[in-house]
Amino acid sequence: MKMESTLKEYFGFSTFRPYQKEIIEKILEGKDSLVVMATGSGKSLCYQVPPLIANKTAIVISPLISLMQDQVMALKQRGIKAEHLSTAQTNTSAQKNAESGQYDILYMTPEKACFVPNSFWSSLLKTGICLLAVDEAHCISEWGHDFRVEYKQLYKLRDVLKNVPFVGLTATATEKVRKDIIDSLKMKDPHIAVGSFDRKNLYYGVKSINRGPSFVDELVAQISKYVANGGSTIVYCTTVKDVQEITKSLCGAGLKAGMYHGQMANKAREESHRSFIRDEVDVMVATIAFGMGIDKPDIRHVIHYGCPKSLESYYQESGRCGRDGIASDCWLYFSRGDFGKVEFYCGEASSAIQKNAIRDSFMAAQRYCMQTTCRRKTLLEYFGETYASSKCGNCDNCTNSKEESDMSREAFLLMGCIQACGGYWGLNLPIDVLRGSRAKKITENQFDNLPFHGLGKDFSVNWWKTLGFQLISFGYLVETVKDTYRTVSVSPEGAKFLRSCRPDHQPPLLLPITSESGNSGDIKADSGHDGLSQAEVELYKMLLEERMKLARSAGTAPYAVCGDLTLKKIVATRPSTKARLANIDGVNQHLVTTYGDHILQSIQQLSKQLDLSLDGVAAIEANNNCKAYTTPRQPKDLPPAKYSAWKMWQEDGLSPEKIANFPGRSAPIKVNTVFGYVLDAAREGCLVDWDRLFKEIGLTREIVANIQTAILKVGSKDKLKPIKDELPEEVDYTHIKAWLTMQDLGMSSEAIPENKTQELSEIPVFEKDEIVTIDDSPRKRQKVDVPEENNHLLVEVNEASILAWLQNFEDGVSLSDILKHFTGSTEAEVVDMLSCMESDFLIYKKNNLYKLM
Ligand SMILES: Nc1ncnc2c1ncn2[C@@H]1O[C@H](COP(=O)(O)OP(=O)(O)OP(=O)(O)O)[C@@H](O)[C@H]1O
Repeated sequence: MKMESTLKEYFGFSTFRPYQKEIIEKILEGKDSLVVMATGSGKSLCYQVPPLIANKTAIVISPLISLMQDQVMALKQRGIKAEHLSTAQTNTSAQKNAESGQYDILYMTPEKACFVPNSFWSSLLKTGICLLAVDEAHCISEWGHDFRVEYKQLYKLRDVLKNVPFVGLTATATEKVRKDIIDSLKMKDPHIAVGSFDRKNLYYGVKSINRGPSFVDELVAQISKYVANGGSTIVYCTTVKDVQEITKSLCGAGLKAGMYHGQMANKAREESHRSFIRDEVDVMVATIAFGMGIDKPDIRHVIHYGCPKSLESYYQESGRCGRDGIASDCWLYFSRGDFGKVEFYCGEASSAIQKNAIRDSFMAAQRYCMQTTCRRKTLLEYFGETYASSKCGNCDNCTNSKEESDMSREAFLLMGCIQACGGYWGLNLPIDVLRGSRAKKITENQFDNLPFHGLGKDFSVNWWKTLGFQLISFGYLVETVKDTYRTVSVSPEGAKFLRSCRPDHQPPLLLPITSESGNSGDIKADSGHDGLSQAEVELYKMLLEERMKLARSAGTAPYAVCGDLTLKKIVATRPSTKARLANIDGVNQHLVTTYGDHILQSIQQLSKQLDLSLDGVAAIEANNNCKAYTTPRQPKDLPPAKYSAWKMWQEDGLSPEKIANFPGRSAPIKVNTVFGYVLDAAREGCLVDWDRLFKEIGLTREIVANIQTAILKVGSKDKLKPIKDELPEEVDYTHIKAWLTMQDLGMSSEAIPENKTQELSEIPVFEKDEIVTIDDSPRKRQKVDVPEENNHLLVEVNEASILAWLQNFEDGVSLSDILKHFTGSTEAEVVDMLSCMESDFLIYKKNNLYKLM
C-alpha cells in the first residue's frame, strides 16, 4: 500500500509496470539486484522509489553529467530532493548537504564516487543509504558495447558500503555482460530481473531511397508534419557532412532544428543538447555521438538517414523514441550505396576477430533493411528473445499488406450511426458518438441515448475516419459539399447493406486493409493523437503551449512538468477540480499543488473556447486508467465543500483519508467529517455506493441493532449525543448518522450485507471490558450485551479503524495494546499501517505511544 501511494504521490502513476514492484521489494529487503530491461521500460523508478519509502538516501552512479543533470531536474519537478556530485556541480554546499543525508537521491559520476573521502560515506551511512545503483551497468564490462574504465573501480565501494544493496541496471546485456556486472560489483546472490526487449509502442519502418535533393525535400516535408503534431524528432546521420546539410535544409524550411556531432566544441554540444531537452528546438540532427545522455521521454520519431553500422546500435538509437509509451515511430532510410561502407567500419577494428564481428553486425543491419518479413520479430530474435507470432502488426512489412478484411460489423456501426444521427453531419460527429463522447453537441441532440453510443470505443478517431473514407470510395456512403460544409449520409447501396444487417449478425463486407484499418496492432504508427477528437487535439496543442510557459518560468524542461501521455489524459478528461486532476494517471502531488490552479484555469478557459464540456469521457486507450465520469448537478442545498467531498469519494473513488488530507484544502479535515459529507450528499439525492460505505465505516447489522435499542431507550433521535452515550464506544457518530440517513431515505438494515464467517475480519468488534485493557487508561467502558458469537470476531486494521479507535486515547496507545485490539491483522500489517499513517501525518509516535495528530 505504501509503495502504491508513494508511486502516485511522487510519480502520479497508479500501477507499477512489470518487474518494478518486485525489484523495489527486493531492494528494500536489502538484496543486491541486476535489472536488465528495455530502454523506456521504467528501470529508473526501481531505484527512485526505495529512498522515498525507506527515508534514506539512494546513491546513483551515472556515466554522463548531462544525463544526471536532466534526471535531477525532472526529479525536482516531482517534489523529490535530488542532486548530483560531479565536476560540473556549481553548488559548493551540495557535498556537505549530501553527506548529512539531505537528499533522497544523489547522483555521482563513478570517479566522484571512488574518490570522495571515506568520511563522506561514513557520515552518510549514519543518516542512512538505502541502495547504490549503477546505471548503464554494461559500461562495467569489456564485453559490453560501451566499456568505461572508471566503472571497473566501483567494486571498491563494496568494502565501504558493506550492508548497502547494490543494483546494476542496463538496457542491453548479453549473458556474458550480465556475469561481468555481477562479478565486478561483487554482488551476493543477486535478484536478477530480465524483461522483454519488445518496445510495443514503436513502429518500425524502412524505405529504400535515392540520395539527393529531392529526397531531402521529401524528408523536410515529412518532418514538418511531425513538428506540426508536437513531440521531438531525432535524425541520425552517418556523416558530419550529412548532419550539416540536413540541418541547413530543415532550418531553411523554417523548422527549429539543432545539430550535434563529434566535431563540435563541448560547449556548443552542451547547448545543443540543452535546447533539445527544453523543446527550444523540435528536431535534432546528429551523428551517433548524440547518444546515451538523452533522457527525453517524448521523442516521437527517430529517423536514420543511412544504414546503421549494426543492429545493436540501431536498436539502441531507435530505442530513444517513445520512452513514455506513446505510439512513436522509427524510420530507416537507406540507399544501396550505404552497403559499401563495410570496409570503412572494419577499419576501426584492431584484430581479425573484431573485423569479423563488425562485418557480421553490419550484415545483420543490411538484412534488416532488405527483409520483407516482420521487423520486430527479426530485432527481438537477434537479441535472443523468442517472438511467437510471425507478424507484429506494427511494422511496415506487417501493415503494408494488400489483403482484404471483413469489416461488416464496423461498417454496420458507422453507417448505422450516421443514419441514426440524421445523415446531415460530417464524419466527426457520428464517430464521436460511436466513441462515447458526451460533448455538448451530442448531449444537446440526445445522441448519447442512441444504441450506437460508445460502441466504437475500441478504435481511434483516425481509424474510423479511414473506414469512413473507404466506405465513401466504395459507394456505401455519400459525401455532399455545400458551401463550406461537408455532410456524409448513407447511399442507397449502404441502405441496402444496413437493411440486411441485424445487431448480432451482418453479411460480410470485404475492404482492403490499410495501415489504419489493419486491426492487428494495438498501437498504430503515425497515429499522432489517437483517441482525441479534432477539438481535443486543438486543446492538446494549446496546453502544450501552456506547459512550455510553465516550464520556462520554472527553468525546466516541459516534459519534466508533465509528460505527453499525462497531458493527453488531462485533455481527454478535462477535469474541473483538483481532485479529478489528481486522479488522472500520471498526475503527481507536486503537479497538483504547484501548477494545479493554472492547469484547471487553462482547461476551463480553453475548453469553453473550443466548445468542449468539462469532466468529459476519457477516451485515451493507451495505459487507460482514466474513468468515465458522470456529472450530476450539485444539489441546491448542498454546500460546495460537501459536494466536492462527495464527488471525490463517489465519482473519483478517492479514499476518505486522501479526501481529508487533499492538498487543495487549507487544512485537513477528519475522516469522519468526510463520511458525514457523503451522508449529507446522499440526503440531497446524490448517488452513494452504500456497500463501499458500510465497509469503510464498518457498519454492520449488529451495530444497527444496538443503535435502534439506544434510540428506543433515549426516546428521540433529534440529538446524537444521548444516543451515543447509550452505546459502546466502538459505535461512533458516523455509524449513528449513517443509520439515521438510511432510515430517512427509506432503507432498512437489510441493505447491509449479512456477516458471513469469511467476512468477520471486516467487522469491528464489540469487546467486553475484560478483553481490552489499556494500561492506566482513564477511559470509561460500558458493559454491553453482545451476542456470544461476536466475542470471537477479529478486528482488521485499516486507516479508518485505527483513526476511529485512537480517538479514544488522548494519551496515546502502545504498539502491544494496538496489536491486542486489532487481532484480525498480523503484526507486520499493523506496523506497516502505522508507519504509513505516520508518514501521512495522520498519527505520530512519542515515548513509544501512538497518538492522533
Ligand atoms: N509504473 C509506471 N507507470 C507509467 N509510466 C511509467 C511507470 N514507470 C515508469 N514510467 C515512465 O516510463 C518512462 C521511461 O522510464 P525510465 O526513464 O525509468 O526508463 P528506463 O528503463 O530507465 O529507460 P533508459 O534505459 O532509457 O534509461 C518515463 O517517462 C517514466 O515516467
